[in-house]
Amino acid sequence: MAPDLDYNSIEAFHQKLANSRRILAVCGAGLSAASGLPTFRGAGGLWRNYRATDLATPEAFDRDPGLVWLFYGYRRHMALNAAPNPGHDALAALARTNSNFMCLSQNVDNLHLRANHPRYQLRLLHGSLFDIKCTNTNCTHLERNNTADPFFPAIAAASQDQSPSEPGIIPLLDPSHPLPPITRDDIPRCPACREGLQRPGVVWFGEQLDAAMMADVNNWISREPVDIVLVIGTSSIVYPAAGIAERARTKGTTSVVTVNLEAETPDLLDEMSPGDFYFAGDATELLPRLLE
Ligand SMILES: CC(C)NC(=O)[C@H](Cc1c[nH]c2ccccc12)NC(=O)[C@H](CCCC/N=C(/NCCC(=O)O)S[C@H]1O[C@H](COP(=O)(O)OP(=O)(O)OC[C@H]2O[C@@H](n3cnc4c(N)ncnc43)[C@H](O)[C@@H]2O)[C@@H](O)[C@H]1O)NC(=O)OCc1ccccc1
Ligand SMILES: [Zn+2]
Repeated sequence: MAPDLDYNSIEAFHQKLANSRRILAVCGAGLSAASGLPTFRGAGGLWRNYRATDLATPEAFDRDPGLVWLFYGYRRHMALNAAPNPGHDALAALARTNSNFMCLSQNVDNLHLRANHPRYQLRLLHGSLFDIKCTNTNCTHLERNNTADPFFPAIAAASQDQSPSEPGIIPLLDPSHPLPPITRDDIPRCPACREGLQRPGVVWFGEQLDAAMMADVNNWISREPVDIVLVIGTSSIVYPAAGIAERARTKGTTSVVTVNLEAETPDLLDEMSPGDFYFAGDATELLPRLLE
């Protein structure tokens, strides 16, 4: 199928927006790119010489919890030193003016909440770097820690700005430099069960998303047709998040609106339907204009 001729017209989109009530957004790493946070597929998706997706697994944590904590300690440090951008602000403003707007995010960087996005109109599908949970699957202990950087002393190297000029800095991202040795005993035990190790409160590959949250999302999509689904700064490769827009379409959505830095290709246009939009560019610039 093919989209309408005005598939990239902001005026046409504003007309659609004016006649729409229920709006859903699905956000990815591209939304936080302008805040200085690397995307998963940007820069080859590598952290040091590891694929980020290889470190974001329970198996990797079992194998080397110190390495995985250095990876998450680094991302906590980066996120703590980043700030929400006008893209986050535009989504938060839409939520404050439209109670029928639900924002789903794959991002674990806490920038939506720091943009004062109303909590009840936000679902963090993959958890947060600032939630801490326990490796003991029978233990439900969950704590919020928005501040500690480093989260524990042994990963202090992850909390140093990686400017090579600084004396004594361990260039964490440079694989030619050995990492500081971190043993299991260096990692905090869970204060509740005293058995498990504390781990980042994110959803790793191979782990289920929160069932209650997904039921809530599916109910929100199914109970009444969603007029517009915004797909923002995501490569739509990771499931179940990547399947949400099409699921909404089967439930009556008439307009899927993609905002992505990558220009639309003929294949992409082929996959679009009449009523869909595609806006190629930086989400930070486009979202304030689209949602004004
Ligand atoms: C790789 C993929 C094929 N694998 C999966 O999807 C797997 C397995 C799977 C399940 N169902 C399937 C069906 C088919 C195939 C595979 C599966 N899914 C799971 O394991 C999920 C759990 C998935 C969650 C994993 N955790 C993350 N994050 C948290 C941790 C952490 O962050 O460390 S995923 C993580 O990667 C994803 C990265 O994607 P994006 O955010 O889109 O980022 P990316 O870099 O890829 O793209 C950025 C985009 O932005 C654009 N862009 C860049 N700059 C800008 C800019 N400035 N403006 C606008 N756009 C911009 C770029 O052009 C680009 O398009 C995000 O979801 C992010 O949260 N669990 C699960 O399904 O449990 C049950 C189960 C288990 C096993 C088997 C069956 C069922
Ligand atoms: Zn525990």
